[in-house]
Amino acid sequence: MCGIVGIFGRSPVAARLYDAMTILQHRGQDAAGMTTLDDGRMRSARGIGLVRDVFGEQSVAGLTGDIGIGHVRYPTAGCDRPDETQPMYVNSPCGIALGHNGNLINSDRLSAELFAQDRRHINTESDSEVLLNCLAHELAIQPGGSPTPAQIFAAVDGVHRRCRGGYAAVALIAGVGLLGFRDPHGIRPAVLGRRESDDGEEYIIASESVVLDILGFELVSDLAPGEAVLVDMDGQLHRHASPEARSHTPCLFEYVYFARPDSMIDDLSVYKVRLRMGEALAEKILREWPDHDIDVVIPVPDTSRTACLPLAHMLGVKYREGLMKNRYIGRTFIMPGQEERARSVRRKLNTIPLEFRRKNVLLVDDSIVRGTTSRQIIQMAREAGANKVYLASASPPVRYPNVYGIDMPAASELIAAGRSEEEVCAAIGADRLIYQDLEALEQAVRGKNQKLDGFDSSCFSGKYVTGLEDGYLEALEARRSDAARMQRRGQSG
Ligand SMILES: O=P(O)(O)OC[C@H]1O[C@H](OP(=O)(O)OP(=O)(O)O)[C@H](O)[C@@H]1O
Ligand SMILES: NC(=O)CC[C@H](N)C(=O)O
Ligand SMILES: [Mg+2]
Repeated sequence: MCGIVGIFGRSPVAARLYDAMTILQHRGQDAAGMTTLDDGRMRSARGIGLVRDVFGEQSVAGLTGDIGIGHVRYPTAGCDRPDETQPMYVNSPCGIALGHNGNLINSDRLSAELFAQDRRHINTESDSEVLLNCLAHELAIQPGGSPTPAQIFAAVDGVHRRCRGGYAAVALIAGVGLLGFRDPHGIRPAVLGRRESDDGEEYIIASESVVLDILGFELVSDLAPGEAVLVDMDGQLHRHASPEARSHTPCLFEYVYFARPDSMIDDLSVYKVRLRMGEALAEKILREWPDHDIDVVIPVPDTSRTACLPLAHMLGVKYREGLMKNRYIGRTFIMPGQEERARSVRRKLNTIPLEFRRKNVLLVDDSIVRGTTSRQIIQMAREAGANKVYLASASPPVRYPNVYGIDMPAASELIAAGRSEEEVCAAIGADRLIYQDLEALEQAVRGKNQKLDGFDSSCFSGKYVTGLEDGYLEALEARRSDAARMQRRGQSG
């Protein structure tokens, strides 16, 4: 899940883009990049690592201009080489830099088509390069010179017709302005914000509203499914509702894990959603296990803490922070290889033994994906002297790959794939395991919101809102499983 941001400012934007990218760091820890536009020239800096590692004072100072875009990357396609970092750039039909969050499911076919029909050369395996070239081609076929807002929007509609998958994108177009657009199902999030400065209105497009709060922008709205917004070089805002829009089905996993709790996505507070997830899980425990013997409820930091609090309260059991997190270790789930993920859990989390000793402990996590975290913390709880160790997950079993921007490409790596709940319980070594039901999760996320058509729940349900070609998942697994990646790495020396 990457993070994207674009700012149309009335003063230099690089420092603000830098701040925005650090605010979005939880969405991608592998690479970061920024492109600004100054007097018709694009200036760009990109690199591997966290925002603070990639950018120093000097590199930020070199990115001059009042308009720019930024990206933090968590790869879901291609590899983690520097040439696949974003924003990516093309110079025809005009200078375009693009930052993309999501994943295309037809990028192989499109890449071949772009080469054979449209004479565009795709240089990497990144689907984002395909998205960028598709946009460039759709712009190139618009008649006349510098494109009008209507032509830009026609080009985005063309992108929607050709690209399948999840995508929220920001693009900087030389001589035109700042463009943002969201896929026809609104799978990946994007918000628009505005701010009044002494020199006129400024605009921002970002993955999460928390960026707007911190940078002092007011939230105008989410981008609707398929919607495109353009801030032209004069600072005029243009919005376009696309005829290509489909059902509005945002990604459930954003609410479960990815997004920051202080963000709003599609009019829903992620924080409130997580509180409701905890309540729903408590209801299930009380319903199915009324005579439970839980002595203490402990969240697995960080993400599950919000859901854990109301859960403990409703069970009438003490909430204790028995696991401490090293704040300098990033999110383990989005780390690139299984070895690093497994090593990092132990480095990241440590027990406070007095909260475990001789107690029946209920550990609460937001999700169990590969089982890397749960296996280790259950073991740690036992070593800390726990009597019984139970685990509750605020989301249902993750049994299917994600293809829209979350790097879980191989069913064989998911601990719940092909396993019953009892088998997962045994595999992670818990004394009892309680999963949230999918219906309860969807209800908790939706709350009173009547506007959404549903959710992309594919990793829980195996239903993909865009549909998938036969053989897609098998090919994805063969290409992107940990084993396949290790083998490639070995071959490349
Ligand atoms: O079953 P797994 O494959 O281990 O994945 C699930 C775990 O990974 C995530 O935590 P992460 O450490 O990434 O981030 P957090 O600190 O935000 O909870 C998530 O919150 C679960 O704890
Ligand atoms: N997680 C994402 O949004 C990834 C974006 C894009 N597919 C990449 O791999 O760079
Ligand atoms: Mg976690």
